[in-house]
Amino acid sequence: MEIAIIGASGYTGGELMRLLLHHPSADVVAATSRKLDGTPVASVHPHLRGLTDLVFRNAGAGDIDADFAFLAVPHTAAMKVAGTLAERGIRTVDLSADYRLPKDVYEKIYGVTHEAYFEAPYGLPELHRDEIRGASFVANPGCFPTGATLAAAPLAKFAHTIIYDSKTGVSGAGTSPSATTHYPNVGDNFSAYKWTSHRHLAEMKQEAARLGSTARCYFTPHLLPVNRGILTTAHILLREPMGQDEVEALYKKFYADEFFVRYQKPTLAAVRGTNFCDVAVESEGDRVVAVSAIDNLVKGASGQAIQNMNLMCGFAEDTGLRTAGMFP
Ligand SMILES: NC(=O)C1=CN([C@@H]2O[C@H](COP(=O)(O)OP(=O)(O)OC[C@H]3O[C@@H](n4cnc5c(N)ncnc54)[C@H](OP(=O)(O)O)[C@@H]3O)[C@@H](O)[C@H]2O)C=CC1
Ligand SMILES: CC(=O)N[C@@H](CCC(=O)OP(=O)(O)O)C(=O)O
Repeated sequence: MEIAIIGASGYTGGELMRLLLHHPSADVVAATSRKLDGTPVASVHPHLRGLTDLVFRNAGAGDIDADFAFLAVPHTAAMKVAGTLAERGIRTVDLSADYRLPKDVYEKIYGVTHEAYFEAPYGLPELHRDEIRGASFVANPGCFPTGATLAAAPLAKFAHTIIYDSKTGVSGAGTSPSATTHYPNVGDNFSAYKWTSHRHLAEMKQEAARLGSTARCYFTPHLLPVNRGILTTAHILLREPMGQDEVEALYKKFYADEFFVRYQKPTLAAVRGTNFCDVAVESEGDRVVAVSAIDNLVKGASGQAIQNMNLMCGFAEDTGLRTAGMFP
């Protein structure tokens, strides 16, 4: 299957290229960038040197010949090309936020008018596999909502309140430098940001509601001095207390058939570079602490996008994604 990566010079674009090298049915034939037309991909992604001869092209959606596309561009850029790809019959996973929420919610949270709205399955396979399978366009979830939702999902419908406290690596901010991501401000430092107003809270609320939960949801992200990974501590306040054995059994049963969710003490190192989400829980009765770890660029973005592609195209869901982490 011929693949185009639109926005291939960014972190998630590079990660798509790295992971797709291991996919037996995928051949990346186009890598776009507006600024790097004619530049070898390996000059921006040096870890791919010797593994790809592709050259970036400044190509629009109308110029791309491929069976499948990944949109690895910022929100609002994706909506400008999604319709053209669909008209041309190119199945697509959108890594941006443009199709994750209902139109009115999206416009309120992102403060923009959606120019080309249509409904798309929310690409969290562990919860929405049936809608994703065979779909022609899928909205890949945000990185924080992936780790947070998988941490709370088994207990969400028993909760009256869920507080998500997440710590992320800096690559979540993309390749464009800013004062926040400048090394002296991040290295040997730790801080909270968007304490009560991060836009990913809307996705977390949406997914909790789809799980039958009426819980109030809160979210505060923090910036870690690491490149990759998100560790989420979900404080799940229950309507009725549940003991450790019951809660642990519930999680193990909920994820029993999920290859990419492992029940073990979560650490960033064990999931780095992988599509795994590690999760574990501890109960103190009316509060359960559920912790999850993902790699924001893999299960939080490009790996999950390939997991979705596999479902959309009828490949085994783990094709090209059976990568181990690096520990220590
Ligand atoms: N980083 C992460 O952990 C995660 C990112 N995402 C989402 O995935 C998408 C890509 O993220 P990431 O790779 O980190 O971003 P980067 O900023 O690293 O890369 C963005 C890419 O899009 C291109 N681009 C930028 N602006 C435009 C535009 N207006 N029109 C077309 N192309 C554009 C850039 O190349 P050029 O400017 O040369 O065209 C570049 O290739 C974003 O929507 C992001 O929110 C989702 C989950 C996690
Ligand atoms: C460290 C950092 O800045 N992380 C980003 C992650 C968001 C992201 O990538 O998400 P979308 O796909 O929804 O834009 C942030 O907090 O905004």
